[in-house]
Amino acid sequence: MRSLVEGVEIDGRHWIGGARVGSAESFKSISPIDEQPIADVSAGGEAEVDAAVNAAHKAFQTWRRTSPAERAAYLHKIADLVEARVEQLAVVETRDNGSLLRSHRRGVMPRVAMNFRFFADWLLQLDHPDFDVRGHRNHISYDPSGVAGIITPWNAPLMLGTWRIAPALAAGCTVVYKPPEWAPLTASLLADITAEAGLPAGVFNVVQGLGRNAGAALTRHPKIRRLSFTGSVPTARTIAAAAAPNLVPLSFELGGKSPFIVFADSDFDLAVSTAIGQYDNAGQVCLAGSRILVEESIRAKFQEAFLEKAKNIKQGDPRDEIFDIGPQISRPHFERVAGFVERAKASGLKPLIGGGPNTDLGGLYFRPTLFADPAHDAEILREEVFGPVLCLQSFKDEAQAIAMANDTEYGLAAVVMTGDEKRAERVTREVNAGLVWNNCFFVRDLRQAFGGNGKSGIGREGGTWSFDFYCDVKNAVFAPHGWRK
Ligand SMILES: NC(=O)C1=CN([C@@H]2O[C@H](COP(=O)(O)OP(=O)(O)OC[C@H]3O[C@@H](n4cnc5c(N)ncnc54)[C@H](O)[C@@H]3O)[C@@H](O)[C@H]2O)C=CC1
Ligand SMILES: O=C(O)/C=C/C=C(\O)C(=O)O
Repeated sequence: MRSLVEGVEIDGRHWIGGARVGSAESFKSISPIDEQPIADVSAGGEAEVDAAVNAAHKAFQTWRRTSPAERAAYLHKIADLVEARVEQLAVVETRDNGSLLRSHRRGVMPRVAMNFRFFADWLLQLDHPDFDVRGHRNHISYDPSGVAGIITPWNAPLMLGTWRIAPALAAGCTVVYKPPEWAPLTASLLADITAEAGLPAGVFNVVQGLGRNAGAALTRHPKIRRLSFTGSVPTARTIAAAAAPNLVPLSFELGGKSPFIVFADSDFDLAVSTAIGQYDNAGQVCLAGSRILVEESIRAKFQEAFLEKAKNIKQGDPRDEIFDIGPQISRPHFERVAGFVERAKASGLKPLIGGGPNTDLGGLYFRPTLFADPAHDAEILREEVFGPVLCLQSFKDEAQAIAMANDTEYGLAAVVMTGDEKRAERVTREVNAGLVWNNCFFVRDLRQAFGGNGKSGIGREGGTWSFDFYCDVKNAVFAPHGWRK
């Protein structure tokens, strides 16, 4: 089952116990660029997941005893190989998920390498100094917990996958990874890379397939000790229920409907251009500030400037570096986005810009869309669209801005644009979000705590938070030599 994608050979079979393994069933990966099938991929289920978890479980017995320095060396080797193959990974990812090639080349694939490097280095300085407890030595260790099941989505497939895989491996867990079925190909290349890096068989496994088959089997497997999921809220609920009988700790990074708050005292041009950035990746970004809240006194001016800039967003083939945004990931997702927009229009809302497919381009290209002043309970204002669709509202003062920002069941991110540092601090304190960016967006570092509140997730990742999740933290007390009660 080999396919050539943009000149790169892809083996679409699973990667289990250090070998390629096929399945009776397969599926096609369809490129969002032209809706053409580009590769055949094995569709695993219960049996393949069981084989992968057993391989991972066996490998765990050795991997858990591998020294942190050795584990770190493997991760650095993987990072080296990712860096050497940035171009290959970038072209395959763009063909497979339709995100911009220029972003994959310059930002996303280097970040994939960074995911491995960062957690390798963090592992080596992970330390809780011993302390004295009434003459006894207290020692805290980060013990690897076992096999981690990792399931991630398609909007940044390799970056989001490795953001979970790298810390799990660093922590001494072995991994069974279920990539997204709408963009499964770079996971296969990652398996090749781990093999080339000499990672022992069974430490990293990939089971390709549909969420309801391979994904579901992974979440209920009794030998899984950690489940890490990035994706939508409905799937998270299903996974939590499947994991419950085994009492498996969960880490969830889910959706958002984040506020983008613009105060009249902000740097106006910066506010407008940062707001336009919320259409990046054709709106398929969990962190997107999709509710733009603007102070009444500058609303008209902001709206005019925003629309002017939005008109100039260049949409087209993501392989061409001149374009700013590409297509939606798949036909079902495109229809889902269109459904939100059609229902909003049917309710009486008129889009200020966009409002439908890009008919010049056809296919899966959906125009950047802005709705103004939806009703408080409007679906378009409350539900995550995960497409290039933003809502614009205004507020009269800081208290109302905060109330509107927090009027959501999500709590992933918030953007605050203001020229007043004290206000930035006040609003940051009050806003219900795991990540707050003041006068900026997506300023990212892997030492940060990353995750959401409410329906946006469970837990935090980054730095030691990742190790807290993947490890069984052990506290040990050592009595002094010859101690008698
Ligand atoms: N907070 C964060 O860091 C991020 C969150 N997301 C969220 O992801 C969502 C978009 O991704 P989608 O792929 O549409 O989400 P999804 O929930 O449909 O799928 C995500 C993954 O779950 C798998 N899956 C589906 N059903 C399953 C089941 N019953 N059991 C186990 N696995 C199953 C899929 O195969 C896929 O690999 C959005 O809600 C977005 O906000 C996306 C990126 C980052
Ligand atoms: O930086 C991260 O770890 C995650 C970022 C998530 C996105 O960029 C996304 O969902 O698009």
